[in-house]
Amino acid sequence: MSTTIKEEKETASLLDSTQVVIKEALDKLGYSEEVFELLKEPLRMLTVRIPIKMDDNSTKIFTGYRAQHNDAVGPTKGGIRFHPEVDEEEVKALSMWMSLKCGIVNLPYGGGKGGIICDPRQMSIGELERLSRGYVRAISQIVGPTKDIPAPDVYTNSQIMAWMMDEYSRIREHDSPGFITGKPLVLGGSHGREKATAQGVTICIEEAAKRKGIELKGARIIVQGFGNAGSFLAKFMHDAGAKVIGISDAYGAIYKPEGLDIDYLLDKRDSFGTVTTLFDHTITNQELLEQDCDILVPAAISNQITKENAHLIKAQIVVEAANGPTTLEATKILTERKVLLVPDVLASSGGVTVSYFEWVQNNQGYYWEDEEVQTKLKALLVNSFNQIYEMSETRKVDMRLAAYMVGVRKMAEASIFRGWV
Ligand SMILES: NC(=O)C1=CN([C@@H]2O[C@H](COP(=O)(O)OP(=O)(O)OC[C@H]3O[C@@H](n4cnc5c(N)ncnc54)[C@H](O)[C@@H]3O)[C@@H](O)[C@H]2O)C=CC1
Ligand SMILES: O=C(O)CCC(=O)C(=O)O
Repeated sequence: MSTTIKEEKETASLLDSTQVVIKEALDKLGYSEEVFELLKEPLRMLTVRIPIKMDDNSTKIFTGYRAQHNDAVGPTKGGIRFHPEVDEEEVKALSMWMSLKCGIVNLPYGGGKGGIICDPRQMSIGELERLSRGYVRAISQIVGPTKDIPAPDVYTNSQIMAWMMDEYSRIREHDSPGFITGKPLVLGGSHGREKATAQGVTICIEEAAKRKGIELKGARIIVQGFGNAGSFLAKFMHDAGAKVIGISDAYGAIYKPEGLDIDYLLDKRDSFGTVTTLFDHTITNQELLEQDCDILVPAAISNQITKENAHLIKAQIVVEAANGPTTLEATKILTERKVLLVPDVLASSGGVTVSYFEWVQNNQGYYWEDEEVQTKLKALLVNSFNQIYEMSETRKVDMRLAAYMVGVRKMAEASIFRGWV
């Protein structure tokens, strides 16, 4: 695919730009146009309307989605986000990225993703529970331990997974821990799932730092987002001797070149990953991204590094903990500037990897120690990083395209063997 198409796509939706890179990856690997036609959109997309009784006795109708990209390899898998800006296109793109992540780490899954348009920060616990249960009732026909297995994502957590698992188990009239992952430990959750995404990002940072000859001890790190992915990551980096000099949340950012007190911030943040509201002197999220640092980790939302600010990024390494934080045009600019960009479909695959471990443990009814989870996660991610880095070097393509080439192969082969194309 020509550079011109990429350039035209700067303002494109997440779905359009995902299709551009999938097409490019399939072309490079020699797959036919039919394979692209099959993989360019999810196989299934369900839109549901969920009536919920609110605390003031009114009824509010929420819109939710579940996308299932491709189930040639196995059941689909992916998180559910509760966010006011969720939309159909985003959920579709997110399900496609899940397929790529599962391909990259070689998990026996295709990709799925769900979302509900809502703002959980404005809802009571009771309203959130009713919404979580209502969503499961609405999508129950197309999900299940051997069909499509949800998990947490933005503004959802282990409590929400617990309500969803309970609702699904009631519908099916038997306990179904394998229906959903990211559950509390006492309900069949796995050791290590809560910190898994950040653990995966940490492994990618370690590998990228080696390639760039950067010593992690003393390296200056900026993390955008202080939720599940961002806050654990800041802690891991801090404990590894790196200097976390900036963090942010939805309301702003704090930056301190001498290094932030991460333990204090962790203690003060709320359950939605908000902490900057406690500070008088904040900067914007956009300003934070442009500060001088060695390693930058966007760990919040999509479309944060664009052609407008990619020239201003000072970091030598950008590791995408969030899904879709860098546009295609910005990817090109960073790559030309020799910034090592570790793409989302690799960097954030630690979460789904430990979710897979959780599902395996639920299926066998035998539970592993944390150490076993850590060892297995590290082995898989180091191997995936190496494969993608090597693909990028040998095929002379950027790390995102290399990751798509590695991630799409198994799904394409499985679809062909099944006779779908
Ligand atoms: N939780 C998981 O297991 C995984 C999460 N991810 C991705 O990581 C990213 C963060 O997810 P989580 O940490 O789980 O979510 P979370 O809900 O725990 O935290 C989200 C963080 O982003 C901040 N945020 C929200 N809107 C923002 C905005 N407009 N500008 C700046 N910051 C904003 C919030 O204040 C919060 O600090 C998302 O892109 C998600 O898809 C990827 C793989 C797995
Ligand atoms: O843990 C999972 O199954 C999915 C995590 C997820 O939604 C993601 O990687 O974006």
